[in-house]
Amino acid sequence: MEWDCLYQMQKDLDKYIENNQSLGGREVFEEKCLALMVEVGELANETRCFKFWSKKPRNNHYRILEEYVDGIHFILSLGLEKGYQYSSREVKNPDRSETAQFNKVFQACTSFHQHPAQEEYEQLFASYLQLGSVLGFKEEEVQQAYIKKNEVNYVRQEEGY
Ligand SMILES: O=c1ccn([C@H]2C[C@H](O)[C@@H](COP(=O)(O)OP(=O)(O)OP(=O)(O)O)O2)c(=O)[nH]1
Repeated sequence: MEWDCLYQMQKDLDKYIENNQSLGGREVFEEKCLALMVEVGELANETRCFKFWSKKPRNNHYRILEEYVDGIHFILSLGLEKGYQYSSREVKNPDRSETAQFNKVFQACTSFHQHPAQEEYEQLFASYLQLGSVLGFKEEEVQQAYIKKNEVNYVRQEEGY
């Protein structure tokens, strides 16, 4: 997957949002860390993987993918905030349950929040890609879904969202 291209798209979107919301260079690292964790929670809710008390089925593949790429947006954006860029490498399916992998991602989010260094960033990104693999997403469809949501984010800003 071409992460370089996605970082550039994210940079443009972040700048557009910053201007549109008149942030004036305001520091939003804390907000983006929380936003990422909220997105991961929303994603877990769509899969319902942890709801051992319920028989209601999970949402469909595409709805879950849409939610997944919101997290990709915030992870790219956090990398741009701190000047880190994840470079492509092979992602191995971790052979963990969805629930176990969600917990790994949350752990990686809090580690990065507490110590926002390159190594923690790489681990955060890798754990999120592994989550994608556990959820059954192919790299190509993640990229396509990212591009689609990136466009939607511009439209939402234009609509005064
Ligand atoms: O600086 C930013 C801020 C936001 N986003 C993107 C990430 C994500 O794709 C979207 C926010 O998520 P969502 O669309 O779920 O927004 P929401 O406000 O949580 O939506 P809703 O009110 O529909 O739940 O905006 C960025 O890329 N950069």
